[in-house]
Amino acid sequence: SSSSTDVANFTWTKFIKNIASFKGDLSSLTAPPFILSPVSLTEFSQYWSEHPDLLLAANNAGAQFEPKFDNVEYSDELNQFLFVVKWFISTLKSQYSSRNESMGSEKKPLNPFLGEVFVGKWEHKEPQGTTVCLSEQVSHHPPITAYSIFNDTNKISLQGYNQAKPTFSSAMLSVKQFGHALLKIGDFNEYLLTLPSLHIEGLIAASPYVELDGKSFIQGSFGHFAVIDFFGKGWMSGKKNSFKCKIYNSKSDYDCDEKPLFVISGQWSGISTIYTGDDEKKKKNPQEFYDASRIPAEQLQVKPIEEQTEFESRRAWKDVAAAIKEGDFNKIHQTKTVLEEAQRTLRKNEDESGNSWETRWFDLIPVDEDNRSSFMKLATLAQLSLEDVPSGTIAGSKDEAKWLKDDAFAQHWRFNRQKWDDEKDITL
Ligand SMILES: CCC(=O)OC[C@H](C)CC[C@H]1O[C@H]2C[C@H]3[C@@H]4CC=C5C[C@@H](O)CC[C@]5(C)[C@H]4CC[C@]3(C)[C@H]2[C@@H]1C
Repeated sequence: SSSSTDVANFTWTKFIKNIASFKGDLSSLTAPPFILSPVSLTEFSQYWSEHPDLLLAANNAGAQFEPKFDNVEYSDELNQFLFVVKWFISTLKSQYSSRNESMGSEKKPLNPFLGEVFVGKWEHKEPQGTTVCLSEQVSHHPPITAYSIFNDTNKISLQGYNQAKPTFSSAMLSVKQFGHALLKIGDFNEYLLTLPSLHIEGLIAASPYVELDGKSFIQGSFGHFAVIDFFGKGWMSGKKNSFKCKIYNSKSDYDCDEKPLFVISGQWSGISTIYTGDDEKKKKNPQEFYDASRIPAEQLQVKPIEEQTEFESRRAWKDVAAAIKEGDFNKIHQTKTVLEEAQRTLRKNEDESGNSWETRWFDLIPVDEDNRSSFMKLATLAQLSLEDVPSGTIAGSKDEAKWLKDDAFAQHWRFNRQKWDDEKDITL
């Protein structure tokens, strides 16, 4: 008699075969229950701040970044840039490996409905106040999640949006990310962070995990520029989740192949070391930069489901999540259908009454009217495309041309703080 693992393997192999040939929208594909996650993509915004202390550390003026190297001239801005790079590296394990830790493998997240929101907070010891996380599904076709994470006491705010575009070729699932993150520290300092591309390893073995590839850029408003190269097993270092980050005074120093101020390398899911550009060749005097497994991620606080509105993710998906946890295929299908039918009715009523869905806390703004952010200034400093192309695409490159549609004009999702301040229904 076939054991349950044989059945699972059979269904999995069949599933992999039909995603390999599947050309449509992956989220419409019914995957076997064991690969389904009970968590919706709107919850992924919290992964930007599961080490909130490192996010807040970027704004405690006067703190000297450790380790400190004698042969480096530290300006306050360079010092802050190092804190920002460390915070960014600390987000990656939560973003890209947390499901492997909590559920044994990467899973297929629930596909949020339009207007789905996820909110929570991290309470800190005095005087560091509270860090708020707001996440909203601002588009369903294509799926786009916008987020805002801010701490008014510490005067730090992160906003951004994400659209993941999976493509399948020769049994490899690769994902391009659209969107970017904008970090504002105090009243002046701003940073643009672009998103890496990724692919899914371990699909055939039915224990998938995310491996990052490509590059991420961090452009600071004082000019400092970081380029982070991601690579996995089988590449130079042979270890999975590897990266090399080079920090420069400016993008032009990077372009002219100047010596970097710092080189950071290792695993974003493990240990990384930092040394100065002078020591890069001899790898002399490496100091520990970050150890991703030393301090556990700090879960944000989410109010109980009974206090949530029907727009809030964990309440809206409660029955589907329970069916997924039971592994009950029919119940998953039936509870999902209830939610999808309700959404279809909403959309139909909107079409008939002629008023389309209003996003709650975010506005879609044409790039040339975007005076709420320094995106254009920072993207120009980093010579990155302003268009709606994969995150971090170089302006004017053939990659940009490949993704530009003729009628394209760049629009980006921006947080509207006034709309949150005026919010009546959703509470933290
Ligand atoms: C549809 C094919 C299928 O179900 O295969 C199941 C496998 C688990 C692989 C497909 C799914 O893998 C998931 C990984 C998800 C990304 C993980 C992290 C992030 C970072 C976050 O900041 C934004 C979202 C993003 C990019 C997730 C997007 C969706 C991904 C690729 C899921 C795949 C459907």
